[in-house]
Order: sequence, then C-alpha cells, then structure tokens
Amino acid sequence: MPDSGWTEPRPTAVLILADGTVIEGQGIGAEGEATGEVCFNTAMTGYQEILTDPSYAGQIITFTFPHIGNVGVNDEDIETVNMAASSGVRGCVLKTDITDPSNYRATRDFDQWLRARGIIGLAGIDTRALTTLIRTKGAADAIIVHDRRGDFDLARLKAEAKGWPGLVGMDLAKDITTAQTYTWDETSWQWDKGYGRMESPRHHVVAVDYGIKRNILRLLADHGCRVTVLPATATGEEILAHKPDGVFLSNGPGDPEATGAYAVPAIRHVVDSGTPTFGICLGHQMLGIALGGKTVKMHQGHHGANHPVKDLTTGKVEITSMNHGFAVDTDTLPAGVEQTHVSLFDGSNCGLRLGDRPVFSVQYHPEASPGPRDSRYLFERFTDMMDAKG
Ligand SMILES: NC(=O)CC[C@H](N)C(=O)O
Repeated sequence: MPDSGWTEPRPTAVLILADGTVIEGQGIGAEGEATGEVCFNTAMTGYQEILTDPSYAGQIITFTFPHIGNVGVNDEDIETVNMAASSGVRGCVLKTDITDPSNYRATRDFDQWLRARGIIGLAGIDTRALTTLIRTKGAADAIIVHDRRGDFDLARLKAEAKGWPGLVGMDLAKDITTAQTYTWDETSWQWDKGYGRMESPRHHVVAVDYGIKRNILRLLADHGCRVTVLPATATGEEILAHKPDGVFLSNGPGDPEATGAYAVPAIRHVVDSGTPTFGICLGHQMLGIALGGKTVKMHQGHHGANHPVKDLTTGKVEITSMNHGFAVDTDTLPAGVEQTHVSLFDGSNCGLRLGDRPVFSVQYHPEASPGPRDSRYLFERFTDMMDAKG
C-alpha cells in the first residue's frame, strides 16, 4: 500500500457506507458529494430511463450490468416530465469505465450528460461484491463523493453516511411533483416517426403526479385518454372538480407512509366517489394505505426488468419492470380488498383491487421504460373500467 494509504491509481471517487465500508474507484459525471440509499438495479438496458425516473430520488443506483454508458444518451429517453430537471437520483455506481457511445440514436456522451445533470458517479468497482453485500445486509445508506484531486476526509464522510436519516419516514413525493397543473397528449415512440399526438380522446383522466414517468402518460394517451396532471398535494375535492372519467395515481419516491397528511386522504376521497382508479407503485402503496392496509420497508427492494409476477385473477405470469423498496403487507389488507398479483421471487404483494368499486393498482411498472411489455394490458383494464362506467 502506498504511503497515502490509498490504492494506486489514487481514487477520484469513493462510496462510503453507513457501516464505515469504503469502496474506492474513479469518478465520473458531476463532482461533489451526496447521501442516499444504495440499491442495485439488474436491468441490462435503459440506464438513461432509470437515471431519470423520479422514483429514485434519494437513492444511489449501482448497476449490476457491467457496460453502462456504451450507447450514449439522447434527448428522447428521459423519464422526468421536466426534461432538464433532476430526477432526484443521488448517484450511480458502475463496473467498467464509460466507452465512446455507439448507437445511431446517441446525441451525447454519457459522462458529459451525468455531469450536466449533476449526477455523481463512481466507476471501476466490483459491483458484484457490492450487490452481494446489499443482498446480505440490506439496502445501505451511504455517501458518494467525486473529487478530481482525490481529497477525501474519511472521518467526516463516514459520519455523514452514518448520520443520513434513511428513506423510512421520508416524504419525497411532494418535493418532486409538478408545481403546476398541465395537460398531456403525447403518445408512444414509433420507428421513423418518433413520438406522436393523440387525435381523438375517449376518456378524461386526472393523473396525480407523485413523481410520474413520461411513459405512463404516453401509454394513457395511446389508450385514448386525455390527461390532466395535478400536483401531489391536490385534495380529493380538487381532483374530482375536473370531473374525470378516471383517476391515475403515479409512481414516486420515498416512504408511502410519509404521505399520510395529504395523498392518503385525497385517495380515500376519490375511492369513496366510485370513480375508476388505477395506481402504479407508490400510487399502489398509498392506495393500499388509504384502504386500511400497511406498508413495510423491504430488505433490498426490487429494481430490475426481469421480475416474474403472477396475475392471480387469470393465472398468467408476466415478466415485469420493478423499482421499489417498500411493499404493501398483504396480511394487513382488510376484507373487501383482494390481492390480485404476487411476486414469484419472494411472494410479496404486487397488486390489489376492490370487489365493489372499479379500483385497482399494481406494485410494478406496466409502462416499463425500460423493460418488457407484458403488462400493458393493465392500461386496457383501466379504460375498460371507464367504458363500463359510461
Ligand atoms: N417506483 C416507485 O413508485 C417506488 C415507490 C416507493 N418509493 C418505493 O420505493 O417502494
């Protein structure tokens, strides 16, 4: 070991876990430091969508796929609605160095893009070892630091990592949501055409934005929905004042239990009105709470694009995209709330519906982006409910 105590070449970035573990590598993207929870994502494609998904606010993502950045970035594969705004992701950790972009859609280099978006990165580490550590000990609180000069005050940084309060109890949806109401009519990307516009709306949907992804809005538009997007703090009365045919509850970051002061009562009001309602991920969890259930923090969470889920209502298995660290505790769901989907990895709850009202939700991401398209039928279930309501 050299006199400095560091390995050579001297690290320009470190990831320090709350238990004091120091992982050294080379800095990429923005310089600076950020605290958050480290989770691992197993998707083999879609790093740009993942790093712009607002549900990752407060988290540092380590990718298990080794080659990240090799297809560059573009201005089309961004999931935050405000394209320039940060999604709130705190950092990223990669195995290999970023190579020159090789893809006809690439307009920019991944490293420059990370820097422009203020995302701090660490490359050149053993991401398999880090993933094993998270699988063994659970998602870890940490600080990620990138300093070109390699100047790290380890004692202070260890204290910062340890002092970060953690995601439990953290309300992040109200920080990431839109400040203003807006409407949406952009449809999905098509070969040679790019994104389109919805021509003839059949339904009016109010989507409550707790950290919504563009591809959810596009799929609603593909299914004939004219969408009005409201801020997370919209009350039940404000939502219904738009006279929606259906209400959509979005994905988002943070602890669902921490939204109890605003989102949960608003959702309860919407459900009581009998309006067709569909929730995804955070929206699913908050709906579960509004219906009388509870959520729990998971050991390591689910973040990837290959998670098998069984639809208990049809017996079919779908391969899904997932990104969650909390889950609805099935045992706490009251009578009248039916579990409709279950994870085939660990048996955790992946969906629910009401027997007496057109209300349902899923824990995973039928919009994928990135990920498989198996679960798109859920958007049809939603429009069928609105059709049935007339
Ligand atoms: N994608 C999401 O909506 C995530 C929901 C919640 N923040 C969780 O981690 O479980």
